[in-house]
Amino acid sequence: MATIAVLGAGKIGEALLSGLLHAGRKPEELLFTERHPERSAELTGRYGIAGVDVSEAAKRADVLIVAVKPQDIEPVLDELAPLVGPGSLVVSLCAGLPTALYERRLPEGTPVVRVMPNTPMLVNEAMSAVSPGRHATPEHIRVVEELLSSVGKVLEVPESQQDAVTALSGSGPAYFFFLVEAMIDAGILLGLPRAVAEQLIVQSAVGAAKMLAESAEHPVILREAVTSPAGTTINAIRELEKHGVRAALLAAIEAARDRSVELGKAHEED
Ligand SMILES: NC(=O)C1=CN([C@@H]2O[C@H](COP(=O)(O)OP(=O)(O)OC[C@H]3O[C@@H](n4cnc5c(N)ncnc54)[C@H](O)[C@@H]3O)[C@@H](O)[C@H]2O)C=CC1
Ligand SMILES: O=C(O)[C@@H]1CCC=N1
Repeated sequence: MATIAVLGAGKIGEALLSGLLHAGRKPEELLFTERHPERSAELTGRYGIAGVDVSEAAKRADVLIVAVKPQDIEPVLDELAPLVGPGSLVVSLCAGLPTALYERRLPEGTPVVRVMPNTPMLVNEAMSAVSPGRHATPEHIRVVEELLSSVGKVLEVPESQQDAVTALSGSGPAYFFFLVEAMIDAGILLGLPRAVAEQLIVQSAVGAAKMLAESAEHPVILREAVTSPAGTTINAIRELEKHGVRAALLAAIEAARDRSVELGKAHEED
């Protein structure tokens, strides 16, 4: 089985490593690089995966997955440039960074695949979107899709859609956590104990997510089924509409898309 190295084992890097272990990969098939030694020791202790330097990662791994913050990409590209080439496979998980940036900075012909995953990788429920760069072949995409499908669902999209994907599914879990947090607060407002409010809302979220994923029904139909004439739900919906929650979500997701575009532009002059 292919050896995978994650370059930058922070939140998403760890989610990927942990998801791959859950999916049955062995610690020996995985590597990571990490600039903070304490973080490196913590991960090796927790998962039994070796922390290495970039040159060892490039030597031993078939797939190099870049998972540093977009703002930290420059030194990683400098380190990778002498170590990779047309026989390598570089995968970027970085929000906003186009494959063209990697292609400009790495040796001619280096295959690059851009991916936007999300943290539910930790529980094998990731949504990942993949886009090939100029030198990535269908076989490279197959390898990346196989890797990611072991930790969730995978979709191929044109790279021009990746900023929108980042705003939707990359950041998406945060929006749901935010809503759940607010709904738990509402339970507190109504006088429920916090633990009770948490259980009620988290299980409602799990149930609603399962219905969305498993029933063929549109979300509007599912919502209508909860909304009885002159009942309780319609009173709540009226307040949500009055407070512009739908418009707020449209504006929020558009702002996230714009930030993804901006993160990519920061490296245009390289
Ligand atoms: N957190 C999330 O939900 C998602 C994050 N992403 C992308 O994943 C990337 C990482 O995000 P997070 O994990 O949230 O950030 P993070 O800050 O938690 O992780 C980045 C890790 O990279 C390490 N690092 C930085 N420079 C390094 C270098 N030169 N060599 C080795 N290690 C280095 C840092 O010490 C840190 O542990 C970002 O580009 C982000 O856009 C993509 C999808 C979802
Ligand atoms: O907030 C961020 O920039 C990253 C990318 C998508 C989710 N988290």
